[in-house]
Amino acid sequence: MPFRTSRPLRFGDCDPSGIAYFPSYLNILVGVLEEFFGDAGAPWKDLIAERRIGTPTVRLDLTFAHPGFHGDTLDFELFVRRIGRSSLDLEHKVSAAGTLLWSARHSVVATSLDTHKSLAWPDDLRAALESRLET
Ligand SMILES: CC(C)(COP(=O)(O)OP(=O)(O)OC[C@H]1O[C@@H](n2cnc3c(N)ncnc32)[C@H](O)[C@@H]1OP(=O)(O)O)[C@@H](O)C(=O)NCCC(=O)NCCSC(=O)c1ccc(O)cc1
Repeated sequence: MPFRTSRPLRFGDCDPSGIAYFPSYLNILVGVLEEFFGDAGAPWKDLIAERRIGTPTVRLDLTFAHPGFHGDTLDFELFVRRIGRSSLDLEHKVSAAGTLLWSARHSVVATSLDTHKSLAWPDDLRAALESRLET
């Protein structure tokens, strides 16, 4: 089962004609990723401030299928596709009223916020991610 959540497409996310401005999608996507980690038992506030673990993006491959418009509700589906030593491959599907607007292949890496080098997913986080892995 993918992780699912929704976000409204606000006035400030769109151009003057009301079409979604794609850089805004990325900001919204980061919030969805943060919500996913919180749901997996690893709120970013704790991960960053207490455990000194970051999850920077190393790859983001976006495909846009249909425009989004001011007032749409964006329905996000986040699929865990692969868990590496320190990497995590995700797929996002974003729809409005049942129509796919855009999708993304997304890789993030667990890093030490002290050395800025990759680190193996801690056991608790790996277990939480594995429980969400799509087979
Ligand atoms: C993440 C890195 C430190 C990893 O470098 P290294 O420590 O030398 O490790 P490696 O090169 O061995 O790679 C580690 C893993 O990442 C994987 N990797 C590295 N690059 C890639 C790409 N481009 N695609 C897919 N996978 C990758 C690699 O295959 C390794 O996988 P595992 O086998 O699962 O461990 C380095 O690539 C880096 O700094 N990249 C820049 C990241 C960046 O600036 N992103 C831009 C946005 S910042 C951001 O999103 C963010 C910052 C802070 C936060 O708290 C949250 C988010």
